[in-house]
Amino acid sequence: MSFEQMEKLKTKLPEWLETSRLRTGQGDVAAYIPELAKASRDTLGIHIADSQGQTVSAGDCGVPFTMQSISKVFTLILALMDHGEEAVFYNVGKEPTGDDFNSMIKLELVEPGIPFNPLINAGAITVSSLIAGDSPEEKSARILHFFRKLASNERLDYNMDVYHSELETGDLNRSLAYFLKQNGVLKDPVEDVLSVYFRHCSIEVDCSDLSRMALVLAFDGVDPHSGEMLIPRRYIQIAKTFMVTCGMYNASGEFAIDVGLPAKSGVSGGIMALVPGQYGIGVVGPSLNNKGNSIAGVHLLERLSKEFDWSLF
Ligand SMILES: NC(=O)CC[C@H](N)C(=O)O
Repeated sequence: MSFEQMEKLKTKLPEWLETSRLRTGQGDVAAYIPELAKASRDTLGIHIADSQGQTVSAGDCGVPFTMQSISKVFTLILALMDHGEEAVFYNVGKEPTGDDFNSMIKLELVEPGIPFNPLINAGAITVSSLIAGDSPEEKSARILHFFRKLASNERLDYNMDVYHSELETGDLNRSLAYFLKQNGVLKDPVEDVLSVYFRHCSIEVDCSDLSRMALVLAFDGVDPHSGEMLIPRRYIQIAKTFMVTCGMYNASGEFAIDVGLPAKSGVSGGIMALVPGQYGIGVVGPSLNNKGNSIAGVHLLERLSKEFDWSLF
């Protein structure tokens, strides 16, 4: 972080965050997973990390939340590391859908019935089934181990209340999975695949964990703090491209225009974003807009991007 940028962030970030927090009343907390409805609508926090270990944070950055769809970026990377590009993209496509993240309409309409991309639910469920391991337990353990390494936090764990809440109410995801099984995309039993998927969605983090994971993406797969290469550069390239084209659901185009950074959001209100070669950013703001993204979180990232001219485009 340059000295001037750091100084400006330290003095201005709390004020910018409070301005964005005024937006929370215009959105709503996700309630289709009952446990997520317990989150406070006015929560807003951010944590920014750089390669030298400097950090800036503001607001409710210590509030824990589950990764939900943000986890899909890293399970995709793990599946690519397990099997390579060709095998993964035999089962899942590379295109945005223009539909909701849990929609199944294109699975029926478009041949050959594989999910459009790995960041919609159908795609991420397929990716979960591709994680190497002899049992759902082994697959989940490998995912958790990988996430802990990326976050440099051995204490990362599942929020079992959220996991059970989704397991009990996730019938739309269950329908998607049965459809995929019928199409021959899923090979394993549906409940086994879903247990892996729901588990990685329920991994609990805070903004600082998310910023550390994003930092590895920002530095092309190398953890800049340890110097360790954790992910091959090609897979980072693939993940970042999906983040730009599909990371913010059907608002990805708008986000690319207004913010211009690779990012991924989740229904718990988390957003992971990165400034390539510079910063990893973690945001939490459970009040969602009508596209399913954190309403205040997007507002804050837009402000930051404009203040520091961070857009890639
Ligand atoms: N958009 C999301 O964050 C969705 C993830 C959530 N676990 C689901 O499957 O519905």
